[in-house]
Amino acid sequence: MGTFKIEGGHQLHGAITPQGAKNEALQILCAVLLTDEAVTIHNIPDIVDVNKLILLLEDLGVKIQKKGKGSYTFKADDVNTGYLQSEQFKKDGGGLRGSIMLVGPLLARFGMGYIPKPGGDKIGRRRLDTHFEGFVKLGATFRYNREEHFYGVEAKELKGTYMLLDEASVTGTANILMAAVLAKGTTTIYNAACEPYLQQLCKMLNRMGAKIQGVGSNLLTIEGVEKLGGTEHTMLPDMIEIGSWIGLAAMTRSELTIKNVSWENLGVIPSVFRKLGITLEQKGDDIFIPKHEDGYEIQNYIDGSILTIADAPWPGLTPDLLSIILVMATQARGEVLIHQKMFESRLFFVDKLIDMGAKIILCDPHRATVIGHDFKSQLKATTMVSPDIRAGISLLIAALSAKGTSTIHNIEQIDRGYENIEERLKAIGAKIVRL
Ligand SMILES: CC(=O)N[C@H]1[C@@H](OP(=O)(O)OP(=O)(O)OC[C@H]2O[C@@H](n3ccc(=O)[nH]c3=O)[C@H](O)[C@@H]2O)O[C@H](CO)[C@@H](O)[C@@H]1O
Ligand SMILES: C=C(OP(=O)(O)O)C(=O)O
Repeated sequence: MGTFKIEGGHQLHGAITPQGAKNEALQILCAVLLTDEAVTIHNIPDIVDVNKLILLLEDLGVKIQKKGKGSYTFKADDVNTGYLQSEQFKKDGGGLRGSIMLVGPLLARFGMGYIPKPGGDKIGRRRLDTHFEGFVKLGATFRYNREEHFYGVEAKELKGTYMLLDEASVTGTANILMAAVLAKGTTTIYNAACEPYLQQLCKMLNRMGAKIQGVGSNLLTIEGVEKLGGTEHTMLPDMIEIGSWIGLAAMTRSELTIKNVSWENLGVIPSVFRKLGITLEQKGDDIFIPKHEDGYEIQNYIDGSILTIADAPWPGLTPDLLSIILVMATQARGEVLIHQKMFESRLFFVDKLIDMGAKIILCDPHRATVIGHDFKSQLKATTMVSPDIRAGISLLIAALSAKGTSTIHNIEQIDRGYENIEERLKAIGAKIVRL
């Protein structure tokens, strides 16, 4: 179990550049299986989950060439589908949540897709029904081995159809979409998720020869094509990292520039932070956050009632930023209700923040009320274990703002999604060591 030691209470200063988006990378990498031609991808983050997926592609026989930092060419012209039935795959295939999106492309191109129960954050129930219901609608047969937790779909031919997803699942939409692009006829996916991750995937698939309409909306129409070709693709900056660095700047009252954020793809994120009293200035494509010497004040609603920050499917606020927002609120002026609608085990990490002196009431597994200290009282350093990726980064931010030296164990959770984090934080003045 890896550990960070963090000496808190120091102001940071300078510029930080967000990595390529983790959740986009996981979709885009799976899409390379849809063609036997070369696909070159840039701005791939060097993080544990993405590297695990690249290894899985390699094990499947995909030829991979590193072109430079974050740039790789993939060629899936000799895929070894036998690997999917191997004990090795049953072990490694579930190492991350994103591997579930291997199924759609494999099904479309080779008539079969298998996957062990995928990993990812342990943040509550994370079902896969939407994915498999979609494949069955396209004509696949489905089987599930309950003992081995092994899922499988097979189809000689996929046929386009209309489907209304039971939930706007991000990975589910990507998975079904990647199957539908090679299906016969037209597929309509209603209640599709439409995060920038998915918009990027649609754009990439269209460049490969797919015919997808409705990109960016919750109604996708896909006219199946016989074959897809190669392309080149560049990942957007990671919006969750961007939100994390905003939270970091606020909590440590630091002046920070976040470089090349792709403002037009941030949706409501900037306005949510502004509601929490954070000043964000747009400078070209950078976000400039001035020092919040006088703290930051949470806005109330027009009628004076307490602000609620809740997640919602895109274009609502991504649930992946709520833990970070919660931590930030512990030092705000005012109160806020954080409502994590989606995952039922994601707020339990607040216990640690309470130990550190934060004023939080966990109302139920989905809701926490935070009463900010307005920097009149500093959080106290402590020892903690990172339960999931976003709680991990939130605890790290809390530790960087706290008085004294904190220890965070199980930092592998943070490494799943944040590239070379301690070096990047050290470069802006953080006192952090990996033990
Ligand atoms: C590898 C990957 O891409 N993981 C992301 C993906 O997981 P993943 O694709 O596993 O999660 P799903 O999108 O399937 O989420 C399940 C359900 O929660 C609903 N829902 C979603 C967002 C929301 O704010 N409120 C809500 O209730 C969705 O509509 C869906 O019904 O999407 C999640 C939701 O954005 C993110 O937390 C994960 O980081
Ligand atoms: C929940 C997340 O990731 P995953 O779906 O990969 O577990 C996340 O990135 O916050």
